[in-house]
Amino acid sequence: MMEKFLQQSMDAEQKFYKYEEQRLKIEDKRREAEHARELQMLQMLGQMLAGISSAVSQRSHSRACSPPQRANRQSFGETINYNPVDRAFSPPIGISFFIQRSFSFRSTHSLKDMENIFRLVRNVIPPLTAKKHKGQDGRIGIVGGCQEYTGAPYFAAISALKVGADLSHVFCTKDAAAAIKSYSPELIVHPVLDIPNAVNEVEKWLPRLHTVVLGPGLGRDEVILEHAKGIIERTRAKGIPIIIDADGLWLIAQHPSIIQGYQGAILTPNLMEFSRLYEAVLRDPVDSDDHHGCVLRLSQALGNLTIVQKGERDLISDGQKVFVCSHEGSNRRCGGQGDLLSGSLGVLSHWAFLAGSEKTNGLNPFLVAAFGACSLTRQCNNQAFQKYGRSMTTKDMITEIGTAFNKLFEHEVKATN
Ligand SMILES: NC(=O)C1=CN([C@@H]2O[C@H](COP(=O)(O)OP(=O)(O)OC[C@H]3O[C@@H](n4cnc5c(N)ncnc54)[C@H](OP(=O)(O)O)[C@@H]3O)[C@@H](O)[C@H]2O)[C@@H](O)CC1
Ligand SMILES: Nc1ncnc2c1ncn2[C@@H]1O[C@H](COP(=O)(O)OP(=O)(O)OP(=O)(O)O)[C@@H](O)[C@H]1O
Repeated sequence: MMEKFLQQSMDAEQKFYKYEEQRLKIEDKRREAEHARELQMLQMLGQMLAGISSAVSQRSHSRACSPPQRANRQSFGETINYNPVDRAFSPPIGISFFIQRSFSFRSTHSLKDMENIFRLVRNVIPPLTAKKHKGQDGRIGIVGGCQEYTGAPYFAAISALKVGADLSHVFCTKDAAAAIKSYSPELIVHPVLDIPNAVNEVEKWLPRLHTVVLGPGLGRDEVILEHAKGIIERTRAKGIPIIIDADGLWLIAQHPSIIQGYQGAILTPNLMEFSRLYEAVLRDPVDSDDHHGCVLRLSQALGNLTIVQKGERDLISDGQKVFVCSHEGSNRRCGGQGDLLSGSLGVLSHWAFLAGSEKTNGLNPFLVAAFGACSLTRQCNNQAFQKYGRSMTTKDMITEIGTAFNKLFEHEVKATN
């Protein structure tokens, strides 16, 4: 009897230790995963910290920046006071950014700043709810696509959908339409850009669009560019945000007045497009030792519209501040990455515009949207490059949009009913 009892208690003890060992193993694994997550987070923050800085206009007076006027929308700009002595400036509400080329990883203050801008991007992302109907999270129009270039408008339009827009329209020439449709049944394609009443045809759709992205694959045909000019004018007249990229920037370099003073515009030049624009507007060559200053000056000269100068580091300015995005991408530079950026920016700028300055702590919402789109593009580039290396193409980056978006922005956005 006693022996049986002793045996039972030994068995129970062994079971207990076995169970405890398993529990500790699980706990260890959980801690390891948590630790790895923290490390990954810190690494990401470190990369981002190295990349973001802000600068403000060195003009003695500061200007208020106002968005395109739409019903129920309030002006998003606040006057930023720059103090040239301590090189810090007073932020509008609660955020403090410092003017430096990179942040020290050890500075907790900078860490907070970095977290803040990502938080602001998250703030403008609309929640997914059962109460919304198709179209409410974004109807984006891409103006571009001609015989030579069918990939660029496709990349922009599909990127807009994958970031979260509900509908993506492409306005292209007749001979580009079939190809673009064949790439994706998700796109709505209008073969109107080369018909005589192209501007009126596109204008019919403008009231249904939240943002227009003009330029990817537009080409440089005189007639098409003339139509594009008319479309920009009508979009501007309706106060609809417009992102101008690629050949659209070629057009702006010929006629800067079309866009001058329209703060609903975001221009996304690569280095070549930037110098073309800069020379056309400021009648001076770009100062290659002062990229920050050049981006500020171009934005100011065009009336404080938002400029995203793409490159090894993306410089984003509204003529008052310069944000630097050097989130880690890769060294692979295949064509079409800028199209992914402009399509994503189409959606993010709509969300930011809708959210207004209350959600961006008084910061120009377009700066927040541009920072979000640049980080996202670079994150897609990074993820796709890790998988495919040198064979990576823009299509591979587009496949990464969902996971890249989740990684950067989504963890605080919960689906609600
Ligand atoms: N699959 C498709 O359909 C795609 C179509 N696309 C569409 O093509 C159209 C024309 O766009 P684009 O950029 O090629 O035209 P453009 O301004 O004449 O540049 C030409 C010259 O500029 C230079 N250069 C370029 N980038 C530079 C940089 N970052 N930094 C410095 N220099 C740079 C370079 O000079 P090089 O290397 O020869 O010295 C190059 O020869 C446009 O509609 C676009 O949307 C693309 O979206 C791609 C995918
Ligand atoms: N040297 C670089 N290092 C890292 N990222 C870069 C570099 N150059 C550009 N990028 C990134 O690639 C994206 C597209 O920029 P790019 O200069 O290739 O535009 P683009 O020439 O207009 O593209 P497209 O081929 O679509 O016309 C941007 O998000 C930018 O951040």
